[in-house]
Amino acid sequence: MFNRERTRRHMTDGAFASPFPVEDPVALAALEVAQSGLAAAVRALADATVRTRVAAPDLAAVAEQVETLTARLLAEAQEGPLGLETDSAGRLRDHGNAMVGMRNPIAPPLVVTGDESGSTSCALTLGAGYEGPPGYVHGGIVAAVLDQVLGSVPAHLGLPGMTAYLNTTYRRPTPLGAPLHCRGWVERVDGWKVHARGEIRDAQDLVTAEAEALFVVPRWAREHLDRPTGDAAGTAPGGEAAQEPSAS
Ligand SMILES: CCCCCCCCCCCCCCCC(=O)SCCNC(=O)CCNC(=O)[C@H](O)C(C)(C)COP(=O)(O)OP(=O)(O)OC[C@H]1O[C@@H](n2cnc3c(N)ncnc32)[C@H](O)[C@@H]1OP(=O)(O)O
Repeated sequence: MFNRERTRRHMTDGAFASPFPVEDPVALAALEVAQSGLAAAVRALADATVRTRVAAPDLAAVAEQVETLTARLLAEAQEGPLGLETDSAGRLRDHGNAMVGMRNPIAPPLVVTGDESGSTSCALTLGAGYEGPPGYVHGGIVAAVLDQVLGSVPAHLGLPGMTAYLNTTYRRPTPLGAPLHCRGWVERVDGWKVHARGEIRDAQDLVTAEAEALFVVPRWAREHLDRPTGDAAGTAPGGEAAQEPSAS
């Protein structure tokens, strides 16, 4: 089902080639533009909802309008979560993902890029809707960002795994409304297990949070993937020694 050679063509986003053909890629691409446009608009609505200072009658009027729009969308909707879908470029996508899902207004959305060495990276700014301590990002959101960016490390190695653990250390508060940069890198590959590390830095290049994590390809998914070629001695599948990227 998943083929690492085919996947390499799209390695910057870590997505796997889909085994399912797309009937009409042009129509699907147009639908995707509309879907991501709606998610962006609702994301902006959520941000405005947190920050608005308009009077109560206006709030009530807007709530009524939003309820009408919700009913319009639910006129044709699927029951459960989206799971994996094939996109117009023929790649498997998790459009409902809470961190990267292009159809999900809850997602920031993160745009994570990476390469076959297992290094991943993402620039982001989190707004008022992600607040924890006053003026700073909620610790659970910080962990979710690290989970996603570090979780993309095994995906870029062709070994998409689930988080077995994510140990997060909060060095200093992560500011809201300011540019942040999150990076992940492979520390060690041990068969179907990928050990990864990563960090978030603020605009002053100070580390606000760091994490080490283990991602495991679930047993039920292994038959669909190439056998891992890494070993337990700190070697990535590509054969290169795993290293922390230099700070920049
Ligand atoms: C697919 C296409 C995608 C396309 C799109 C691409 C983009 C892709 C980006 C993805 C980015 C996602 C980033 C968010 C990722 C989540 O949020 S995942 C959600 C949170 N995590 C979970 O829900 C996981 C829940 N846990 C489980 O499902 C299972 O425990 C696991 C982790 C899959 C392992 O279960 P299992 O497959 O039955 O394997 P099991 O035999 O228990 O363990 C295998 C090995 O791992 C070790 N292990 C397991 N757990 C632990 C642990 N906690 N500590 C230490 N060792 C452990 C075992 O000791 C064993 O070691 P060995 O004996 O082989 O040496």
